[in-house]
Order: sequence, then C-alpha cells, then structure tokens
Amino acid sequence: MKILTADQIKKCDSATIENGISSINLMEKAANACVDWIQVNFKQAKRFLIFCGQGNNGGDGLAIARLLYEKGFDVEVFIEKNQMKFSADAEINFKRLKLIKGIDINNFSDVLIVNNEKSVIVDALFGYGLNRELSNDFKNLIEKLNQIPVPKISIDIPTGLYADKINEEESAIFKADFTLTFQFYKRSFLHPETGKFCGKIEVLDIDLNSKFIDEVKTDYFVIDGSLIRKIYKPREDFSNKGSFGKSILIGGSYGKIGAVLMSTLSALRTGSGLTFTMAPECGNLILQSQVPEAMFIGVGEKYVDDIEVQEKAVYGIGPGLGKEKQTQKALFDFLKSYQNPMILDADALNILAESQNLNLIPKNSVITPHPLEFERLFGKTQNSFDRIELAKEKAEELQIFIVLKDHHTAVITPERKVYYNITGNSGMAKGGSGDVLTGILTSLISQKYDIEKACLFGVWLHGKAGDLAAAEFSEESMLPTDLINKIGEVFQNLS
Ligand SMILES: NC(=O)C1=CN([C@@H]2O[C@H](COP(=O)(O)OP(=O)(O)OC[C@H]3O[C@@H](n4cnc5c(N)ncnc54)[C@H](OP(=O)(O)O)[C@@H]3O)[C@@H](O)[C@H]2O)[C@H](O)CC1
Ligand SMILES: [K+]
Repeated sequence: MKILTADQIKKCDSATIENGISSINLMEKAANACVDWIQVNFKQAKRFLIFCGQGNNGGDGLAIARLLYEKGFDVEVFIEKNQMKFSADAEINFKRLKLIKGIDINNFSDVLIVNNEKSVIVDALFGYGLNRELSNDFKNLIEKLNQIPVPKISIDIPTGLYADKINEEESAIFKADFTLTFQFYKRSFLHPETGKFCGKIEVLDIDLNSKFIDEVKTDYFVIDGSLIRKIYKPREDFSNKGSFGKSILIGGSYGKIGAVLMSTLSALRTGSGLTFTMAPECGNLILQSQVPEAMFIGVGEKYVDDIEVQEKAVYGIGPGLGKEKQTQKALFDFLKSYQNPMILDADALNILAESQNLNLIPKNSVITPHPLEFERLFGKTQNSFDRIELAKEKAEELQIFIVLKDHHTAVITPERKVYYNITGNSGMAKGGSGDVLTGILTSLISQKYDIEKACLFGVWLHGKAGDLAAAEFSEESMLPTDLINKIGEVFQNLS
C-alpha cells in the first residue's frame, strides 16, 4: 500500500471529486465509514464528546456527530464559537447539525472533567491540513483532553501530528486509543516518536480515485497482506531438498550459541532445503541435539576463527558471533573472497562498524541493524525520520538492502524505496528476535526469492508469527522460540 504525503492526499481528494463525487458527499462517506466502525467497536458507549476544528477534519466531526445521534447515541459537540470560520463543507455540516435539537453545541472552554466510563472523546480538530505548530489555546485544550480517562478516537490523524514529518518542538498532541484514518497510512503513524500517539490504527476505505493512486509516485509503502500474497511462492511438487536452497548460518561463541541456534531453526521453519550451522566446536553438541535437521560445521573452539566458502549457498552471518580478533579476521577474509549477496546481522555489523570498511559488503546484500547498530555503522541522526533518510542514502551508495529494525521495521532498497512493516508487537522486543529474522531472510533468499521480495516477505512473516505468539502467550511472556514455532501457522494461512 502506498503512503502519500499530505499534499498528495489533497490532490487525490481533488482527483476523486473531479471524477464525480461532490466534496460534501465525500465528507459524508468519510463520516459514515467512521460511524460504521464506531457502531461495531463502541457498542456500549453512551455519549460522544466530539471536538471539531474549522477545516474539513472538523467537518468530518460535525457529520459524525449528526450520524451518531441518528443512530441513537447521546452527542455533544465542542467548537470555538467565537472565532469559527468554517471551511465550505464544514459550514454545510454545521448548518445540518444545528437543525437537530438534541445535540448540545458547546465552546471548547466548556469542557468539564468527564468521568463517565461510557463516554468517548472524538478528536476532529485538525487532520492532514495541520501546517504549523498549535496555538497555546489548542495546546491547553489537548492537554486537558489527554487527562480525561475515557476512550479517545482521532479522526484521520491525532491532532497535533503532521502527516509526514516530525514535530519541530515539544508539542501538545492528542493521545488517541484509536485513529480512524482515511485510505492511507501516514508516515507519522509508523515512527516511534509520533506513532505512539495513534493507538490502534484503522484504515477506512473511502474509494479515493484509484487511477490517481496507481499513478502517483512515492518512495514510501506499507507492507500489507495483499503484497505478500503476490510475493509468496507455494512449494512446487516434484521437488527435492536441493530445490529449496542451501542456507548457512554463521555465528555463535561461548555463551551465545543460542543466537545462531535460533537463526538455524528459523531458516528450517521457513523452508530452507539444506541448512548448515557454522559455529565454534563448543556449540556442536547443543546444536546437534537441539536441531538435528541442521548440519554442523565446526570453525574454532570457543569462537568462529574461520569461515569456509561453499558453493551455491546463502550465508546469514552474525548472531552470537562475538568480536574476537580472530573472528574479525575471519569475517574480513571471507568478505574479501566472496562477493555474493548475504545477510549481515548483529556482531558482523558491529565488526564492520568498527573498521568502517563498509565497501566490503557485497552488492545486494541485506544488513539488519537495530537503531543503535545503524548509528554505529552510519553515524548519529536527530530522529527516526532523519535515520530513514540516511538509510536511503546509504542503501543507494552501497547498493544494499537495509532492514532497519524498530517497532515498525523498515526495508530500505538501493532504489531508495522505503517499506514499513505493520505486523509484529512489543513482545518481540526481546533478545533473540533479531536472530530469528536473520534465519528467515537467509532461508527465503536461499529459496531464490528475489532479494527485495525476500526482505518484505521476511519482515512481514516475522511480525505475523510474533502476533500469533503474542495471542497465545501474551506480549510479556512470548519468547523468540515461540515465534519460530508459529512460522508454520503463518504459511498455513497463506496457502
Ligand atoms: N481523502 C481524505 O482523506 C478526506 C479527508 N477529509 C478530511 O479533511 C481533512 C483535511 O482537511 P483540511 O481542511 O485540508 O485540513 P484540516 O481540517 O486539518 O485543517 C484546517 C485548516 O486549519 C489551518 N491550520 C493548519 N494548521 C493550523 C494551526 N496550527 N493552527 C490553526 N490553524 C491551522 C489550515 O488553514 P490555513 O489557511 O490557516 O493554513 C488548514 O487548512 C482530513 O484530515 C480529513 O479529516 C474529507 O472530509 C474527506 C476526504
Ligand atoms: K484529528
């Protein structure tokens, strides 16, 4: 799914309106989509307190107020009575609303502390039209609303957030439990500094102009289920273990054998035909007894001191590797003698960061840093938006894929495209989850998935398995090994 900027969404609205539907009817459609969702998800609510701005986001709020009232809910509307100059469509909705006797229209300043658990606050103050910092009056209002302990819904975007950039200063931002957004994810929903205000995101389809959407150019995408269904290749009949590639997971050191073990198991669970673990001898017994399906190649006693080059294999290097001098030498010797794409993770990245010899990374390889590893490799950035920009530069310069791990992991391609993943949960923020991802990616690439597609599929699959593990064990209790055991269920649901 494409992610558009606020400017592009505005153009998309205009294209939709030029194509037949009037702007007021488009607003009605948007409001109806919200009300349909609210009716299903807030059946028990009694009273909606709806805060409306003067633009079209406010217009949506005014229409939602009328429609909810017609469905039998109690509704109170809050506006800035003194300074209101509504947009044309908001004005029409305001007039429609005033015809209804049962809805109180209050001033922002009338907001009281509401302590009724059956009340819900709806934020329709600003949407994608926000183009400057909020005035103190709005800041005060939002701070007040954020204190009220009732469920909160934002229409399109939590007020105070921009659609596609980070706020310049410490701003007051409406803290939603749910964001009902129209047609597209906005970039700000997907970054940690801004996304934390959105709560659960529901994308509501309002039939915006599909020709415009198909043709509009963007570097930013969300990885959704329909994209994955196009990428997924069911296993062919009449095949053998040689048909599904050879994965070699390299890593492990004394005390960190578990990391490479989890990568190995993940590669197997993702369908790798032949799977090897290249690890120090101290891991032999552990690996052979825990993962009998994998073959063991001993390289060193307590840490990896050599990397064997094998034909027609895909290498995933780094989990639990450590940074011993000999390991560093083994990695550099290997990179100098082997130029095929590979997956580099964890200590393999830390070793490269220390040497700053990044040109040794073979073209089309995949690196999987978390934000701190990214910083060690490429330097500090001010925020996660800048980090993505730097990743675009580096992915192009080095001609590699960067899988930037975060709450919403992003895949950045050498063509500077950015794909955000929306599967996964905080239960995956535990040591070991990254090792699982390395195994999954190595396995998919060894099965001849195109590298970009393998990255998109891999991060999605990893998150989806994490969601299944969280559903069974809770985010707190789920382990990376539980996630590995759920990979199969994700494949079952795909086929
Ligand atoms: N396709 C869709 O997604 C649809 C979206 N709809 C809804 O429309 C809004 C966008 O509406 P818009 O009127 O463009 O913008 P806002 O309502 O967000 O803002 C209104 C105006 O407020 C001014 N502004 C901007 N920042 C501030 C600020 N900090 N303080 C005060 N005022 C501010 C700005 O106007 P200026 O002329 O002053 O620059 C804004 O234009 C979208 O989010 C959806 O909710 C449609 O209803 C259906 C289709
Ligand atoms: K809003």
